[in-house]
Amino acid sequence: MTDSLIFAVPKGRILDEALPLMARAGLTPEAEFHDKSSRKLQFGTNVPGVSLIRVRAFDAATFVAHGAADFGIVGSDVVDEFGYSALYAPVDLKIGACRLSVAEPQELAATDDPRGWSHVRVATKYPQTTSRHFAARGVQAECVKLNGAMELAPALGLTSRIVDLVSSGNTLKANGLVEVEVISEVTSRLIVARPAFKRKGAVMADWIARFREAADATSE
Ligand SMILES: Nc1ncnc2c1ncn2[C@@H]1O[C@H](COP(=O)(O)OP(=O)(O)OP(=O)(O)O)[C@@H](O)[C@H]1O
Ligand SMILES: O=P(O)(O)OC[C@H]1O[C@H](OP(=O)(O)OP(=O)(O)O)[C@H](O)[C@@H]1O
Repeated sequence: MTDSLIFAVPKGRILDEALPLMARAGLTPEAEFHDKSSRKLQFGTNVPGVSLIRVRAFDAATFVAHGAADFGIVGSDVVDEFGYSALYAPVDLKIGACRLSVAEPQELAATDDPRGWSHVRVATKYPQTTSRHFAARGVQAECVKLNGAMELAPALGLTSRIVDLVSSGNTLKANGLVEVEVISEVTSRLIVARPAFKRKGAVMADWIARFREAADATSE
């Protein structure tokens, strides 16, 4: 008999890379998942008893951490920010590569030395990770929480610096900002709810193995 399982995927930019990886792991959503006009949020898959929910990246972690979904995909940025002990992130899927960095206006960076900071005020979607990072080197961080478009904050006088995800660097460049410090390298992870792992150990172990193989095959 197949256990009933719910898989949480983020609807943002990871999805394009996640879907082929999921397919290699043997999990394909029903056709309606791709229908942009559909208002459904939970979808069937090719595997009987396994359904998909499509939610925001941070919410995927929340659903899994509370056992409302059994497993899912999120960036390591999200795993680190939540720091949920209930989340188990056993597989680096090697997709969604980017980094979490501190950035500031080009003019400020010309004379600034991050090693001399004792206090910083930053706009970020990642206040926990940011505070932890700066506290570890004795810098007090005052975080202003934003949910997007952090790059606007310095030009509009909200904060002089930001902490945000960077990959090509195009967004920073287009807004006159430069990266001055990398906090962490980010890739997407398979996440599993520890309670689900305890209750549905055999079937979860099988999915973890399938995703590990799919990730290894992708990176070869
Ligand atoms: N520039 C990028 N390059 C590669 N991966 C990224 C990049 N930006 C974000 N990611 C990864 O994709 C994940 C989702 O990012 P995205 O901004 O698409 O979130 P989202 O689901 O739209 O979230 P929300 O709707 O809550 O803003 C991030 O947590 C990160 O792991
Ligand atoms: O270095 P780049 O390649 O320019 O990528 C960086 C951008 O990507 C992410 O935003 P996203 O486009 O996902 O939109 P968001 O601001 O809505 O999160 C991130 O927040 C940066 O703004």
